[in-house]
Amino acid sequence: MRVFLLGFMGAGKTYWGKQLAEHLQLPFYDLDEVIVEREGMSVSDIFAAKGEDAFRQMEKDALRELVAEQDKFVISCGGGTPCFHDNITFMNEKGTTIWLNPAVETMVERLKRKRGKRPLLQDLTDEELLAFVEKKLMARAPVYEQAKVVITSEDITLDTFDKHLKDA
Ligand SMILES: Nc1ncnc2c1ncn2[C@@H]1O[C@H](COP(=O)(O)OP(=O)(O)OP(=O)(O)O)[C@@H](O)[C@H]1O
Ligand SMILES: O=C(O)C1=C[C@@H](O)[C@@H](O)[C@H](O)C1
Ligand SMILES: [Mg+2]
Repeated sequence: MRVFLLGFMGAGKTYWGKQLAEHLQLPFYDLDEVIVEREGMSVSDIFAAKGEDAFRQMEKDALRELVAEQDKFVISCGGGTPCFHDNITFMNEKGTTIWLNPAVETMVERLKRKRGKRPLLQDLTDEELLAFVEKKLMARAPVYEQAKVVITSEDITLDTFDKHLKDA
């Protein structure tokens, strides 16, 4: 089984991905981390030094390599992963995609911390953050919505994932 966790920055992909992988006894990969390790640079440094297009190419390549090599894993994607290079179609063909979509306010509260790690947010003030997240989420929603499973509730447990995965 291949599981891909999708969603906006701060949705909880990394947080839940680790727990879900352990629960399902599957290898866990955080796509951002895979790229950071390969490149020996932080995501912010990659954006600054090589540009977003280069990062999106690395993301596409890392995703396809992991899928080519393995058929059992949980991958926590980056927030933008499904929205570039038709990665959403690729992931839907190769496994179960889950969109984690908590309330915008919840994500914004989480994103006020550790903003420097997220290049798209690092120059925004707290006041600008909410408007940015709302706008970007609206633009990305048509892609995220293509996920096979959508989890909007915030009150979730590993049981929630089990139930959805059983039906997927
Ligand atoms: N359900 C939750 N309960 C409490 N804290 C949470 C929950 N989900 C996420 N968090 C916390 O919110 C922050 C952001 O979550 P996380 O890093 O998992 O987001 P992400 O979806 O991986 O974002 P990104 O796309 O930027 O990698 C983390 O500090 C995490 O510990
Ligand atoms: O939403 C996005 O476009 C991003 C989310 C992060 O996970 C990183 O992949 C990067 O900061 C870009
Ligand atoms: Mg993450």
